[in-house]
Amino acid sequence: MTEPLDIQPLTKAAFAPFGEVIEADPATMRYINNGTTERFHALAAADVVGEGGRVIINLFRGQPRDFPYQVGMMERHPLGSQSFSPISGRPFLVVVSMDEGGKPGRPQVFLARADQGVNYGRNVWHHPLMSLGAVCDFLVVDRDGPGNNLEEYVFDTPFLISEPIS
Ligand SMILES: NC(=O)N[C@@H](O)C(=O)O
Ligand code: NI
Repeated sequence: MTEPLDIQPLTKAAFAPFGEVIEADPATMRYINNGTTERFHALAAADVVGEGGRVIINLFRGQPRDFPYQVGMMERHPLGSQSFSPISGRPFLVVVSMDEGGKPGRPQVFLARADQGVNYGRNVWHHPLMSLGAVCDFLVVDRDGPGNNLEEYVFDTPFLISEPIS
């Protein structure tokens, strides 16, 4: 029996245990370029460890997920953080779990607006990219380099996400 998961709006406070929300937070804004540009400063930081690791910037083109969707697995990157910033003008789903003795706990599902991104902290359990409604592009900042930077966990019983938006 798959357990249904609720979906909550993505907010900085709710997401804090998992990482940062990348959004135009007025508290971070400073004017630059002679007042012609608003800089929303240091919303998140890339965290890369391990010999030879480096921060890279990628483009992910995600196929839309079909719903209802079964969350059967989670993953994490022990050597680096990973951020996703949508650039196709659509919302997306963010699915994360607290670590419980080396395994992901019950997933929490957030609906990210089209103007919100996330930075998963290093070694934070998350589900791979979940685009909604159309093929969507994301700017992704994460780690390249030697070492195993992917740990996956398959749930004994999957969790269910019903239709996220009308
Ligand atoms: N595999 C890969 O680069 N992507 C995943 O890490 C993901 O979180 O989507
Ligand atoms: Ni990942």
